[in-house]
Amino acid sequence: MISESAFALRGLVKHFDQKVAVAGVDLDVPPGSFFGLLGPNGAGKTTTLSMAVGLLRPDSGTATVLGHDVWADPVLAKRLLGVMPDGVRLFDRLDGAELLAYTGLLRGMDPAVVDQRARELLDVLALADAGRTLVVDYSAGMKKKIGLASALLHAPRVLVLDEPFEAVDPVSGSLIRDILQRYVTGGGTVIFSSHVMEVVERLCTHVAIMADGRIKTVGDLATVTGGRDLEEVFVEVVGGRTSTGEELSWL
Ligand SMILES: Nc1ncnc2c1ncn2[C@@H]1O[C@H](COP(=O)(O)OP(=O)(O)OP(=O)(O)O)[C@@H](O)[C@H]1O
Repeated sequence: MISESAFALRGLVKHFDQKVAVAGVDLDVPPGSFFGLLGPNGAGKTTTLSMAVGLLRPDSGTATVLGHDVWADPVLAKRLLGVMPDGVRLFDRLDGAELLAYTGLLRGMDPAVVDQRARELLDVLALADAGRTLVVDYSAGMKKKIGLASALLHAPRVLVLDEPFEAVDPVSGSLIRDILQRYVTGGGTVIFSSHVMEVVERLCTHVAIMADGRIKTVGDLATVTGGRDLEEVFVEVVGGRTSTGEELSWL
């Protein structure tokens, strides 16, 4: 039997007024894959991921998580999903431990389990030292990490992370990489957007490159790169630079 996709996106379209943000995305994310979604600024990555996880209603198209439609069967689909959206909107008048406790209880988890997992996550992500500091007062990188902790708390089968490595220091970045790698080794699936080619090249089994609201190329990493640098492939696929270096002479 062919196992079903961790994520299956079919014909996703989203307009904002006249602007076509996502122009028809079909994507299959294999279970157990570490999937990188790349694309230049404004390509439609965040919009696609938001529709995929049920945060933004598509104009048309469907999204399923392990066979469950995100819009028709949201409770089950969301139980399988851990999501760290871009610019995470957290309940930020709580400290880290309170936020995780609140998140766990909202998800209907056993308080003892929440307590134990929250302590472990705060320790592993080096947030325990923040103590009673409110999340609103966290640095950008700390907010990323508490967002990741919230996404992991209920041990989801599929993790969706919007730019998880943005704003985190190298030590935290390497920590997050280790956690995600362990999660995938244990059978989880990760899909994340990123601009950091080196991280994608190091971690991902599969990549997709988006531009202008469409998937331009997709496949396992070796097939997409064909032995070249991912950055080279990326520049070629999205059309590359257009400036000549002669501009801004006044500067
Ligand atoms: N809420 C919104 N209202 C209006 N336009 C939007 C909205 N959200 C996104 N867009 C537009 O949709 C397009 C795709 O945006 P999106 O955030 O999905 O891109 P992205 O690939 O995630 O970019 P980045 O790498 O810069 O984060 C952009 O042109 C953006 O201006």
